[in-house]
Amino acid sequence: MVEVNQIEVRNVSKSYGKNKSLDRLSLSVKEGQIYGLLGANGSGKSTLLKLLATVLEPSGGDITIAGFDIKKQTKPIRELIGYVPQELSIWEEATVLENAQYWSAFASKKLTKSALINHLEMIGLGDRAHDKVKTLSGGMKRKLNIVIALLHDPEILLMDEPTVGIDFQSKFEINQLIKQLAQDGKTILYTTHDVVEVLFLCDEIGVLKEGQLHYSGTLQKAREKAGSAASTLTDEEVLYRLVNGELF
Ligand SMILES: Nc1ncnc2c1ncn2[C@@H]1O[C@H](COP(=O)(O)OP(=O)(O)OP(=O)(O)O)[C@@H](O)[C@H]1O
Repeated sequence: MVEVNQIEVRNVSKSYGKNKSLDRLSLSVKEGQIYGLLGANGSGKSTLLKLLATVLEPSGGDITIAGFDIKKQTKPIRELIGYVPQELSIWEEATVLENAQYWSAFASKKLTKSALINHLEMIGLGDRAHDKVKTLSGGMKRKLNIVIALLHDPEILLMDEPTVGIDFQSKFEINQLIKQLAQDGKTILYTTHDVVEVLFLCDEIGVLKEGQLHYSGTLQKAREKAGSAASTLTDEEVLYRLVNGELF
């Protein structure tokens, strides 16, 4: 089977004024893959996701998503991607269902009320559909943020710390959902600081360091590259050292 790159980033830079957040970064994510983007605070993860989500424009370099050029073909790209931003993009004073209805209005394919309820049920929010968002827990709000990105059935999911600050049970449910979405053929690029989550979910990882790609590949390949330095380390330790730039 020919492996297709759904996300292709080539030599991409992004500056905010004089501050260079991404510096000639290249990486690719294959179709159906869960790719974990890791790195210290400020290393450029959210900036890269915003570029891919067409929220920001690169200062230089090229990006294609499913073969579409991010500079010239924004419309088809927006239909193909679902973006879960780090900041919650929901309206506290409206109900859960009203939020879903509001966001689904932007999709090219309209969803009925019962289809929206089905989506809410899939993520465990069915019984809260008529409650105001401000009455939900932090974890439930995160789930709503995720389900909103899924309403138009995107092929590619860009998730910026989707499980940050939520309880163990909700995190587990969201991770199961991410795994299921990948099994259904979706390509997922997401950021996290959670080592356990990375080991459970990711096919490949990319480590950013000061806006550059320090490593991209499987954990096994990182082990091989580190050689004897990694031979007695657990997977958690390999990952920890890799992200800290202490493995190689
Ligand atoms: N709107 C902005 N204006 C100016 N600088 C910015 C802006 N957004 C991000 N930056 C800077 O760009 C760099 C990368 O930030 P980014 O948010 O992409 O990092 P991150 O890896 O996602 O961090 P975190 O793990 O804390 O979410 C940082 O130095 C940050 O201060």
